[in-house]
Amino acid sequence: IKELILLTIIVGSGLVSALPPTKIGTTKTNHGDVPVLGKGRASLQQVRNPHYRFNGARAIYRTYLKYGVQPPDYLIEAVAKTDALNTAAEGKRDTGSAAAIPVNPNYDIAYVTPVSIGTPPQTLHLDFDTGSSDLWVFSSHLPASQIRGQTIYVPANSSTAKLLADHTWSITYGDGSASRGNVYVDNFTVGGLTVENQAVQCALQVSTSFTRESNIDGLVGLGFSTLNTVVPKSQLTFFDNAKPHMDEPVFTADLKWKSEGTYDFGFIDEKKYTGKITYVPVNTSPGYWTFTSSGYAVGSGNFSATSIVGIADTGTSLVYLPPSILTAYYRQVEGATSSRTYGGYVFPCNSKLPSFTFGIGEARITIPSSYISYAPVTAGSSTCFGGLQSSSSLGINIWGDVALKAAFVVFHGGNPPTIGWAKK
Ligand SMILES: CNCc1ccc(Oc2cccnc2)o1
Repeated sequence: IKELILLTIIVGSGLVSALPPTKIGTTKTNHGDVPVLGKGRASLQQVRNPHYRFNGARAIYRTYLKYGVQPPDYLIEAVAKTDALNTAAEGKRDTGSAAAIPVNPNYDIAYVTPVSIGTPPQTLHLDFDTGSSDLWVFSSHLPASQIRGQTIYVPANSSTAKLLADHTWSITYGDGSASRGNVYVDNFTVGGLTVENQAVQCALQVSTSFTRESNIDGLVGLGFSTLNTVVPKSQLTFFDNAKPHMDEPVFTADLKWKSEGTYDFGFIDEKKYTGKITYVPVNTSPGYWTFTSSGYAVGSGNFSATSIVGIADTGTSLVYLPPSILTAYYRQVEGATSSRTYGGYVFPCNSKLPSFTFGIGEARITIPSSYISYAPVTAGSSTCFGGLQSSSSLGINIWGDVALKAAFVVFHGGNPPTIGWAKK
């Protein structure tokens, strides 16, 4: 039996492949063409099985079974232990990739991503927001008057939905919009990556600006879970729940100007950026992806080295920076003024705009001028609203979509978290 065991181990390991035979002809089989070496003879080419995981104990175990010998207990345990070790060594495997679609074809007001919730899956389009940490959806608990075209999540139609009894939530965003409701847990899938028992916060009430956004069915908070508003027990974000199953504890944002980009989870796609990714530290205390930019330049002007503490916020459309930087920028724009009527810097839509560059350590990210001529103040107006605005009334600097779509951004949830920026 010893020799047989040895032979079984060697061949079973898939380490050996038959030498390629001299081919005379081929005959068709359901495994493709098989070379024929004359009447009644055939030669089969072995190929490596990429999924084969060598397990010596299992090879020996199979030999015992092959000869009808009861394998001893120690061998059965050895097989199980080796399999477990192989799985651990292989690392985690979960990754996901999903589209980030502008909600409006003309202006990048926000981006939505298709997700599946529950059993059978209900598909909603949600705004992935690194500036907040609640995952909430338009739901069957909303009054019809507050729904205008949104797709709602109906927990009653999901066999895997479970009410989180006596839990509620209520949130207000920087732009004054708000929502509140109750909480279920259910299966939640983004781009093929599933989290079971994800907290899905169901809206019982939304503010008018959400009702008016008919293409946004809710938000997926990707900030730090410390910001989650569920009481009495706060809930984890999708990212925090998914991280332990991921190859790498990361997600990346590749947002695009007036076109569809992607959010990737668990891996960094080298094809999505050029040059290198520059990582800088993140201060997680505020609960946002807070980092320090190393300065800025207006158009082709000199780079001004100055620390700008701000947050990377995929859920905010524009960039909000200190007034001094805004003055330096808009002084270069013919006819630009800070308008009380429109609540920010406006300029004639045909004005020539400089680009805007910001520093990430020694690296530089340039926002093209086309991203900064954001939108007419009202439909058809010849006065345009700027993509760069003042942060003085917010008390926080925000690198929103106008900046993010100029880069490939890595939100690295390691210990400690960091944020990476690359050109693309
Ligand atoms: C535009 N108001 C409604 C609305 C759509 C998406 C969001 O969410 C936001 C708003 C501001 C900052 N972060 C997330 O609000």
